Amino acid sequence: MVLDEEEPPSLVDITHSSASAGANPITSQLQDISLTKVPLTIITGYLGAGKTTLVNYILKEQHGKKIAVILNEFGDSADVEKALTVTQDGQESQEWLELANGCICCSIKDSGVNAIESLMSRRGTFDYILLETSGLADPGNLAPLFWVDDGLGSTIYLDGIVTLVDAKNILLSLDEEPVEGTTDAQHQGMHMTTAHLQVSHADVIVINKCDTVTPEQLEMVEQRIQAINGLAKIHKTQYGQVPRLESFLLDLHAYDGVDSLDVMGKGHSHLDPTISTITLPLPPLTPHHLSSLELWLRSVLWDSTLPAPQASRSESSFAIHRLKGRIFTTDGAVKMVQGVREVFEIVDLDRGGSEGGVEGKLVLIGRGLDEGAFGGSLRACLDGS
Ligand SMILES: Nc1nc2c(ncn2[C@@H]2O[C@H](COP(=O)(O)OP(=O)(O)OP(=O)(O)O)[C@@H](O)[C@H]2O)c(=O)[nH]1
Repeated sequence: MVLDEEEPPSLVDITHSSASAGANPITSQLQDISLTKVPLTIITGYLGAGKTTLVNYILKEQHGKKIAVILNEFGDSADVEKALTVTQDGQESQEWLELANGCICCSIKDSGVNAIESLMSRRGTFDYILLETSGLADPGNLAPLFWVDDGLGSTIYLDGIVTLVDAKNILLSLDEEPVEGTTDAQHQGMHMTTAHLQVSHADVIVINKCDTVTPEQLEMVEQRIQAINGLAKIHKTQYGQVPRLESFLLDLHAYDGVDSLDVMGKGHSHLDPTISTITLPLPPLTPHHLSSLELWLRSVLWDSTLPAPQASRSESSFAIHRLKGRIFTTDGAVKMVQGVREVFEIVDLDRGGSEGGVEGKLVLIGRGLDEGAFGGSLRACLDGS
């Protein structure tokens, strides 16, 4: 194993090799790098799903990237809050390891945002960050830290969330009783588990440990996963060996592009009563429609309230985890909608606009979603504007 917590890797003096560049072209290259945001991929997954195995596999592959890895307990919802305020007093340990393929692996065992700020002080020595969360992490709490433009988001951009699931145990994890005192308990009644949260927020789902199940069991796992998150790309692996890492796991641009909004597994929606994926078609929108759509999203995402005609629907009977959309305007522009929990943005898209046959739509992944009710509410909102 490359990253072994018991046996720390030997130290490499990265500072020296950067400094020795002096005032030459490499210096200006470093300055250029300092202006570029560094992509970050969150790797999450339930206890023992194979996160460390996948990270080690990525580090050993030839992909031409210098990757910094943050391994930590980061991501338990309470910890994120604490991490934003608590200063680290000597808890941080940094170990720099140079790998055969040119990766520079910095493992920071730390439970805070400070770890990432500290890492960023070494900018120029790596060009990609992998953040391996704890098995109990809720990625919906983490994503906005790197996605929004202020704070960490000014130096890092969130490239995507990869969720590992253990083919043998994922169905049990999805069906287990929520545990009191954890994130699960907040969602009691809807039978929400940490596994649901990790699957619903994923851009890519790696069904790992395929050697431990029969083809029939694997099929059931895949259908259940697709019923929850119909947008995520699914890869089935043993020991995390995902092929073509550069396009399947890294450089996904899942938060600054909406290339594919095809929802898979629509016929399986009965398989998971808690979380589902729904698609709402959007006609070309006028400027008035756009304002109405924004109001509709605020009501749905911020207040958990579906605007008329379903206004009688009780508050908080649903929750959106992930939202993606493509909007065409009547004047020919193309926009993208991205959302995680209550955070959302609508931005101009400079690609993907002119392909024939592509329609405007919103895709929502979340708890308690009813496609008919949401579609009716959205149509009524747009018709009224
Ligand atoms: N049979 C089998 N075992 C696997 C596979 N992938 C990983 N393992 C083993 O599963 C165990 C757990 O893997 P890890 O990579 O440590 O899992 P993790 O998600 O990082 O675990 P935590 O950090 O404890 O949550 C290890 O013993 C791995 O060797 C696989 O595809 N098949």
